[in-house]
Amino acid sequence: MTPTPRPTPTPAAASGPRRTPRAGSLVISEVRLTPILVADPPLLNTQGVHQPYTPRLIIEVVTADGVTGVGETYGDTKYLELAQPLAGKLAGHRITELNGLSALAEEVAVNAARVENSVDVGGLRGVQTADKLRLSVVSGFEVACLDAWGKTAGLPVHALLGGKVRDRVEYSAYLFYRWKEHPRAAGGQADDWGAAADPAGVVAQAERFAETYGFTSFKLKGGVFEPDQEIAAIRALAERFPGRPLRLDPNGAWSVPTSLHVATELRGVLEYLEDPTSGTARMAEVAAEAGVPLATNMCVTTFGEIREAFTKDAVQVVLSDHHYWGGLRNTRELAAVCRAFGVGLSMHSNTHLGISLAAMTHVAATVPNLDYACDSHYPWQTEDVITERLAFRDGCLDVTDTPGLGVELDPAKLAPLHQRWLDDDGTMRDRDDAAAMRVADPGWTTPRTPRW
Ligand SMILES: O=C([O-])C(=O)C[C@H](O)[C@@H](O)C(=O)[O-]
Ligand SMILES: [Mg+2]
Repeated sequence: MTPTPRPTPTPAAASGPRRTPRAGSLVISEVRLTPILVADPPLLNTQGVHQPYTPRLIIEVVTADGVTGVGETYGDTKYLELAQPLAGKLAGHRITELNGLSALAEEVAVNAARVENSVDVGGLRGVQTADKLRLSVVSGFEVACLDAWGKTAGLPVHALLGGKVRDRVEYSAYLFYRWKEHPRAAGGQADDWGAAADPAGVVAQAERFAETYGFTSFKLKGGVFEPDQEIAAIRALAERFPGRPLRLDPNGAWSVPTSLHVATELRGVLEYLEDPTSGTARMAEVAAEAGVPLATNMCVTTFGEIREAFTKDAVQVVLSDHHYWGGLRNTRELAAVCRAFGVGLSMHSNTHLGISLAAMTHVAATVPNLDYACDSHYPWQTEDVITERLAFRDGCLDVTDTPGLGVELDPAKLAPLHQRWLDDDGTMRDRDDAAAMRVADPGWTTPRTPRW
């Protein structure tokens, strides 16, 4: 992997013109950005395998009154390059001026080479654009401001979004084919999950998820093995967990005929088939014949992509993700558009920590038409930066009424993860699942699409 230019490595104080804060004010006096590397198991997807450590960015906004709000977003270099100048513009900004965050982000130039003709993580996050990069960065700042605002006002974040419509948010088990451990040359930390490379391994993983967390719906990350092997894994899950909602997501790895083959085989078994093929046109072709609802977090990831996808009836469910969509309030706007078009809403997840999980839960609690259990990678993330990990009960998280997000940053947990980022030679600072795969298989190249 080519080493990338390093951003300022230490937590950065906001700089730039300051307005004079007044007592009891909601004015931001300082912003701290802390890039970290978080342990990630060897989870497989169609691009390759997760790196032993994955980058995240922790954002703290501090008001003139000394109230600190926390947010979290992607931590790859291109996100840091945008977050740093944006942080510099925030001194004197009020934490309630959430709409103004996007305008400030637009003042920050995006390095075109980072986004032109590019897809993110080999396409797992859809097509990359400067706007999308900005939205992902803004999302972390928006959450931090909402947390600080909630703490100042004595209100939970869901109240600032209009109030919760449910007390618990349901999550699904996110099953992955995986290796027992990362190759020795890659480093990383072993866990006790063991390998999962066939239907029996997938079922065993699902059983542990069900027993430990109480999840009752299951999603398998596909696009790893021949489609028929993945069909067999879903059938094995259906047999072990009769009547439970099941999803399969190959991240766009299949052609239209292969997608239709899988849909036909799993009709009546799957709750939805997620991104079987890539691009709205191909999704529309599959949707017309599949007889299974199609979901996406790849071809509808921005407001600009909605019109074509919805008018072509290419997707029946959108997986929202407040990082992609620019924050919690934009997630609610997406929900309103989906409601208007009769399109279902679910929630996508990536390698996030407890701050983002709390944010997801607050917004999910406010959306009346969140029709499906949300995805979460959280059980795979054994490290966190908050004082107390969030705990799933019966597959759900309780919606807290504690002011702000209801989580507390633990500096003692943050510091070693930041030190790991500082010590890294650049190998892990940008997530690259194909590069991680090449450690085990030097001949591996990013698979062409469609792969099957
Ligand atoms: O639902 C999805 O498409 C994802 O969660 C994308 C992720 O990047 C997932 O594939 C992963 O982390 O391997
Ligand atoms: Mg997906």
